Parts: sequence; C-alpha cells; structure tokens
Amino acid sequence: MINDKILILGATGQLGSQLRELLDSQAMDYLAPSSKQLDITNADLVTQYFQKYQPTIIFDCAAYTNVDGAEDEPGKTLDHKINAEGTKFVAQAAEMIKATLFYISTDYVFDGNKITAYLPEDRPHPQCEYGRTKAEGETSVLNIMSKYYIIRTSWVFGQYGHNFVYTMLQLAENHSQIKVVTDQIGRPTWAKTLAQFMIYAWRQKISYGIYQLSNDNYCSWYQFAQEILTDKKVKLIPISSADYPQKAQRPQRSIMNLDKVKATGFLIPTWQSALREFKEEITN
Ligand SMILES: NC(=O)C1=CN([C@@H]2O[C@H](COP(=O)(O)OP(=O)(O)OC[C@H]3O[C@@H](n4cnc5c(N)ncnc54)[C@H](O)[C@@H]3O)[C@@H](O)[C@H]2O)C=CC1
Repeated sequence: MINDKILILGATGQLGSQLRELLDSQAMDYLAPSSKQLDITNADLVTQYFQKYQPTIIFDCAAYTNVDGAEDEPGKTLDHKINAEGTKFVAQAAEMIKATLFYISTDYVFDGNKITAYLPEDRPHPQCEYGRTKAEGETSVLNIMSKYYIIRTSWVFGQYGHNFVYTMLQLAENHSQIKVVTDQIGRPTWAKTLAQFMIYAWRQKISYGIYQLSNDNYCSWYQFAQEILTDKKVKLIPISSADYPQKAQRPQRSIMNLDKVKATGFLIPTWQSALREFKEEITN
C-alpha cells in the first residue's frame, strides 16, 4: 500500500477536490491531471498516460454530471462520451496495467420504484440518460476489470462545486420563500464521507465489488432543505415533482441499502450529523 501510486481522475470536481484535500492532510502523493491534460474520451491518450505513469490505484471521479443537459440528444451527447465511452477507455487501460479502479456511480441507475432499499446486486433500470450512461460505465467496469470498486452514491454535497446545500443557502439570502419538492426521497451524501470511505476501502483492502455509500437515514428534498435552513428565516413551501418539471426523470424513491459498507466496519454518519459538520466547516 505504501508503494501504491495514486491517480485521481476528475480531480477538480466536487468529489475529486475533497479526495485531494484528504490525501493532502495525510501527506500522500498522487497524480491529478486536469481534463485538459487527460481527457478520458481519448482512448489513446488514456492508454499512453497509464502506461507512462503506471498508477496502481485509480480514483475515477470524472463524469458528466449535468443530469438535465444529458437529456438533449440521448446516446450522442458529451455525457455518453464521458460516462459510458470514457469509463470504458479508463477500464481497458487500467486493466492493461493491472491497476485497481474505483468507479463512482449513482442511485440514478435505478428506477426508484422499489419499496425497500436497493441492494448492490439489484439490476440497474435507469429512467434518465445520465443514469443510462452511468449504468453503461458500471457494465464496462464489471466486464473489463479484475480489481475494481464500483461505489454508488447519491445527492452529493461538499465544499467544492455546486450542490443543493449551497443552492438553498444562496436562495435564502435573497428570497423570503423557497419551493422544494417533497415527493422524491433519497439519501444525502457528504463528499467527505464518500472520500473517507474510498481511502478506507483502499487501505483496508476490502473485497472488490459493488458498494453503495451515502450518509445514513433518508429524507425528501424538502426535509433536507428544512435541515439546511434550520437557522434561517426563509419560508419553505412543499411542492410535488409535477409542480417542478425537469427534463430528466429522477427516481421517486432512491434509497440504497448501506449494509455492505457497514459490514466492512466503516462508520457511516447520518446525513443530519454530516450536514451539521459540513455547515460548521464552511462557516469557520
Ligand atoms: N454530484 C452528485 O450529486 C452525484 C455524483 N455522482 C458521481 O460522483 C462522481 C463525482 O461527481 P462530482 O464530483 O459531483 O462531479 P463534478 O461535476 O463536480 O466533477 C466532475 C469532474 O470530471 C471531470 N471531467 C469531465 N469530463 C472529463 C473528461 N472528458 N476527461 C477527464 N475528466 C473529465 C471534470 O473536470 C470534473 O473534475 C461522478 O462519477 C458522478 O457521476 C453520483 C451520484 C450523485
């Protein structure tokens, strides 16, 4: 492990930045090329880079994450190139050098119709283009890689980049009321909890396979907003998804079962305590 050579893809994104922060705090070295330096949609470039630098651990946080933008030209757009083809190129090049790959996936690979929580082995049945391209990425990793972790996550918030928590806090600055959807249920995830689990999985050498990691407990977007704005004067108005049309269909109920991660010994904080800690971090 001490001899591992770490490569982070998508290192400037919300999760990639959090991962860098954690590795920096542990004085760990890593490679972190920008998307300009290493565009994962260029198969030759990916192969050459991997051959040259020979990373042994690849944290792949690179993705096209504009869920509604992905709907514009299904199957042809940038999201397909990055999430489906790009992931395949990364997996092929990683397998050639016998590296271990961490691929981050999403609850949007599920349709959201299951009453009980989704298990890691449940069959993906995505309803939107973003979910379809991420599911294709999963399939490539499963088919190509021998040493891999697919980690599905959901509703990510963190210090770096755009997310629901920042949007709510910003809206509360100059609005007296905010409408928020009540009929979509899921699990928020602090990017720091996810980055900590990725490092834990690598260090503890847990078994390869598919994992699901979000913060514990679940809520609607409305309940999430209530907790985010608990100390603000703004009035929250509950609305249904039908009152807030979006291009991409989101799962109504995308609760993922976390037992497999818990069985590794990793302690998962509730989303409420993660949110509290996150708010303390950004206000200090
Ligand atoms: N943000 C969320 O709520 C959720 C995110 N995820 C997944 O978690 C992972 C991390 O997401 P975030 O950090 O939030 O995304 P982000 O959008 O903040 O970052 C994406 C990163 O990918 C890089 N990238 C984009 N195109 C690239 C290309 N062609 N070549 C190389 N790099 C490229 C970007 O430069 C950026 O650094 C992604 O796989 C995403 O699908 C899963 C569920 C929810």
